[in-house]
Amino acid sequence: MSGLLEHIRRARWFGGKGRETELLGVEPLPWLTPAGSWPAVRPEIAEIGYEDDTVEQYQLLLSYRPAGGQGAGGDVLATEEVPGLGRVDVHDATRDPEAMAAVLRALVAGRTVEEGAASLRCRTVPGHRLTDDLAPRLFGGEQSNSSVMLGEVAMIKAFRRLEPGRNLDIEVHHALAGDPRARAARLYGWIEAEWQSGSRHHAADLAMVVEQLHQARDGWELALAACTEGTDFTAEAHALGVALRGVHEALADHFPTGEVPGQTLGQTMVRRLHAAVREAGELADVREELEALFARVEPLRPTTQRVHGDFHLGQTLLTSEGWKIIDFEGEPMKTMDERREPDSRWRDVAGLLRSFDYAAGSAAAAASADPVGSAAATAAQGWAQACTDAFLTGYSGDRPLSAEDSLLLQAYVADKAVYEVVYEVRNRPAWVGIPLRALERLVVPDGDDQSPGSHPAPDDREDR
Ligand SMILES: Nc1ncnc2c1ncn2[C@@H]1O[C@H](COP(=O)(O)OP(=O)(O)O)[C@@H](O)[C@H]1O
Ligand SMILES: O=P(O)(O)O[C@H]1O[C@H](CO)[C@@H](O[C@H]2O[C@H](CO)[C@@H](O)[C@H](O)[C@H]2O)[C@H](O)[C@H]1O
Repeated sequence: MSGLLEHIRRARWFGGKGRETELLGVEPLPWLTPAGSWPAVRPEIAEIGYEDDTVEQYQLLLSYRPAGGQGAGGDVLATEEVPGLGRVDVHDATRDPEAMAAVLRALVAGRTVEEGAASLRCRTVPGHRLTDDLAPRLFGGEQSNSSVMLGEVAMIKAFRRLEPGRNLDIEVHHALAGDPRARAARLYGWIEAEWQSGSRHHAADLAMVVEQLHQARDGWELALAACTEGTDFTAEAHALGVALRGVHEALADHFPTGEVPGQTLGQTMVRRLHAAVREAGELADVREELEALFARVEPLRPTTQRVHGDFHLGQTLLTSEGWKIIDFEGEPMKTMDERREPDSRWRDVAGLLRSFDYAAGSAAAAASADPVGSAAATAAQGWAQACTDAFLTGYSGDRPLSAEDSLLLQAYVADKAVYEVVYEVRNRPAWVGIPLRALERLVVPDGDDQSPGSHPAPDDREDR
């Protein structure tokens, strides 16, 4: 088990980094592969316990090969005796193309396996384009989950941190299928499971298969390169604003809409801030100003709907058919109930504005050791402001934002940056300065420019 815990702790997709963790147990699910075939592949559920007694479940999609297989299957996570298999090396199946080919065969066959209280069901949707012969291609861009390309046709994403019930990404892709405004990949299938651990019964989705988007260039990489080179990105930013508007309209038509009392919203943001300050002490310097900002949304009554929830440039792909949007799972650090909750559209708009600022912060950091005062930083901030303006123009159809919308947007930008500080402390400490500096800019005293995404000149900042 210690090899598996190390594997989990090191993985990019593990959300519990920086916390005391214990591997409470590993629950094997039924085999996805027929008896006697190699590699043998099955999902296993690792229960991770934290010092505050919370427990998270992570999927390990594992492949088993006879021990001493000389490198086949990628890194060996452990070597052990498994009933029915003998002495075997254990691998991460998402790093083992032959194992993923076996998963694909199970999907195409619509394999269903039941063993006692545990079951696995592979589902496909009518019109899917999956065939046994698609060659799995390991995909390096691992983030919260693990993705593998299937030929030129599809992509399978194995979910890592499991949540009970229907996975949000599957739910949204399913609902938006065929809606031209959605700009999402078509859903081809998924794998769902049920199992028992102790006296508790669990049901969760383990993987999703979607259409592979072609000539897909990652929005974050495009924007970062443009900012680094000082290339104009406003046409792309404008088009992305138009695209997000369409996605929001489609989501509003396919999921319930409503309203949230401003008081609830403001208090939720304050609660998130207080939890974040406990984890990232650096936030204490801006706490009071942020509390005041969140209090200002209390008199409002924002409309709500299903939103993307964690919208940033890394969730956008520029394809031959324009912008496409991926990963509708919401913020990985929120609970499933929080993520399913209708929210204001401004959450997504704010997410993208933060992303332009991240591109500027990242480009400036690469160009100069001084992330604030250098010419590179000033140029990068000018680039981000131009993108912000173009994106907002595209999103709003060239209409100026009302005072209420501007305030909401500002609060969501702050809320997102607070979230990012915690995300970076846990995952990429060297990046934490980017959201922290954004928050410092945001809370400048009255009279200074506080509009979302605005970047005061470095001289102004030194005056404070
Ligand atoms: N349908 C798709 N076609 C091609 N590439 C995709 C597709 N969906 C996602 N990707 C690529 O996979 C990467 C990870 O996808 P994402 O859904 O963001 O995963 P995660 O849940 O791990 O954050 C993206 O950055 C993108 O480059
Ligand atoms: O894509 P995920 O759902 O895993 O999102 C998480 O990781 C993101 C980083 O990959 C993180 O995004 C932050 O960094 C981005 C640059 O790498 C930047 O474009 C985003 O604006 C910024 O929020 C995201 O917050 C986190 O949930």
